[in-house]
Amino acid sequence: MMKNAVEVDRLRVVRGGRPVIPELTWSVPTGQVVGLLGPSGCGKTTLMRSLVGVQRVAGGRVDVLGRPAGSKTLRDKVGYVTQAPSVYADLTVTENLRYFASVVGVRRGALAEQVARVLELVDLTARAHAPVSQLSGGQGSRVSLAAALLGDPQLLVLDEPTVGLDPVLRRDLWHLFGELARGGTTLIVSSHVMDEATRCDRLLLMRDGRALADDTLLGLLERTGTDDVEAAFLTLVDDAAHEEAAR
Ligand SMILES: Nc1ncnc2c1ncn2[C@@H]1O[C@H](COP(=O)(O)OP(=O)(O)OP(=O)(O)O)[C@@H](O)[C@H]1O
Repeated sequence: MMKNAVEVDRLRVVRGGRPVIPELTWSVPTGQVVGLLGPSGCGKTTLMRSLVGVQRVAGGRVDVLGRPAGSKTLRDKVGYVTQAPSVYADLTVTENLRYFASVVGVRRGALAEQVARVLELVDLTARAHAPVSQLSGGQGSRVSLAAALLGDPQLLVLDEPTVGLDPVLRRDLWHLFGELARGGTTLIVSSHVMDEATRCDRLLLMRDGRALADDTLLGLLERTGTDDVEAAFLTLVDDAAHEEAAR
């Protein structure tokens, strides 16, 4: 098994004429749930877009599963769920999933079984035949997640997948992410809810396109002498400001 599912080396991204990721080096171990945390606008989505190969980059290298990000051979190995719904509102849940299954190359004979499997995973079996337009926001985003799970991807990149979900569903989804990781899938999950950090094996704390920390939760708390991620984040922001002032 590959040691790192993702290797980012001196990535630079410029958006709207501004360096939103000035220079980021980061790696993600295979089979872990890695949380991408940081305030709104810090560059989480931009980094995720770079991993799946849809972001124009100004410099550096991004390798995913041993291939340059965006390579054709990665298409059915990487699942990406954006913040905006990525399924068709006028089709039913099952119609959407059958369509996306064919896009990622699921065999015709395996379609029904694959669709049933992912519906079960995201707890939407009861709504299998409802048009997506009749679902709640949270249910709609779970259809997008189900679509990303088709074909057994090795890497899942999930942009704020738990936004707008009730606590029970949030807990169940984090449980699912843990299960998938134990099965060897690597998950990169962004959130601006700091308490979701406790669910992750590792964390990348970002601010202004830079890594404030890349560590386990325990390592982070020990290093900052704090007992929750929010306090750790604030300590790191203050430390960075002091360093900047001392320069
Ligand atoms: N299409 C765009 N054109 C120009 N600048 C952009 C564009 N999209 C995002 N940006 C800028 O890039 C920076 C990073 O945005 P990004 O969406 O990656 O942040 P984020 O951490 O994912 O935020 P959020 O948590 O709100 O989704 C922000 O300063 C944003 O203003």
